[in-house]
Amino acid sequence: MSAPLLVGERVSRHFGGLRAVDNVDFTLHDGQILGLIGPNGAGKTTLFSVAAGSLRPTSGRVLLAGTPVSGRSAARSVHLGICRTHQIVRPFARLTVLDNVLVGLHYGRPPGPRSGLLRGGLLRRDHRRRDPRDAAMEILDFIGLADRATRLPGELTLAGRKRLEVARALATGPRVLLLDEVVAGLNPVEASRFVDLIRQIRDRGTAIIMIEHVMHAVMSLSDHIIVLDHGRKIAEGTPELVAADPLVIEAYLGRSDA
Ligand SMILES: Nc1ncnc2c1ncn2[C@@H]1O[C@H](COP(=O)(O)OP(=O)(O)OP(=O)(O)O)[C@@H](O)[C@H]1O
Repeated sequence: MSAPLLVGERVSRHFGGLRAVDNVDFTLHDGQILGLIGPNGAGKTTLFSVAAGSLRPTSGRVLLAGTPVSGRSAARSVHLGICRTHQIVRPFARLTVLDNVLVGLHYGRPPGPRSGLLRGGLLRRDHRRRDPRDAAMEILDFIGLADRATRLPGELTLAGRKRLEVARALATGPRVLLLDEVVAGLNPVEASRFVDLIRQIRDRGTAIIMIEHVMHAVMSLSDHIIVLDHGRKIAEGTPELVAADPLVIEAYLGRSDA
């Protein structure tokens, strides 16, 4: 297998006495989807924030293609090629859908041959030499929002706002996309379309880590799953292996003798 793309080495993040993330290792390879699951309060979002550069680890580090990325800033991580979405979507409410994507293009990773979008063929030409609006429209077309380009985010459905959140992140040209509960809250038809979309993003060259409470989505998409509970990694492996692990079942359902 190729050299790992993103590696977490003994990552811990404490809040006072609370070990929100406790000594967690993880590895993401190019072309992979890594699922991050666990009960409420397990530490998933905290680990995401450390990986995205917005939260400094108490100890340990995160490396992107061998370069340490943790503990600096989210803006630096975006420039290096890690971008996250948020569980509560955060578009610029007064900008159109198109302008929201343009912001991502403007502040994102400088385009180059290793950019996920470029490698995957979504932005076929170097968008520095193109009208950025064409590049933004190409992303909106891919994400399924081209016909909403001139609308405001508030006019979109929840599924539309979640697509916009992903479009904004994709516009930054990430090598690693961190998806925080993008399927949760969608109806079954929308959820199944979103699963297809996530698979297409991966197939076009962007590796993904996803936090997801919708089990069928994370189980069908992930190549590898990590399970957190009380900040610690309690299991990892293929979806089948993890789903059958007694520790995982206990973490979700409580002890059978309780
Ligand atoms: N900024 C903070 N200050 C203090 N405690 C925090 C902070 N952020 C998270 N925590 C605590 O850290 C623990 C892990 O929280 P985190 O949000 O990472 O869990 P999670 O697995 O993402 O949960 P959920 O599935 O409910 O979103 C929780 O006990 C939470 O209350």
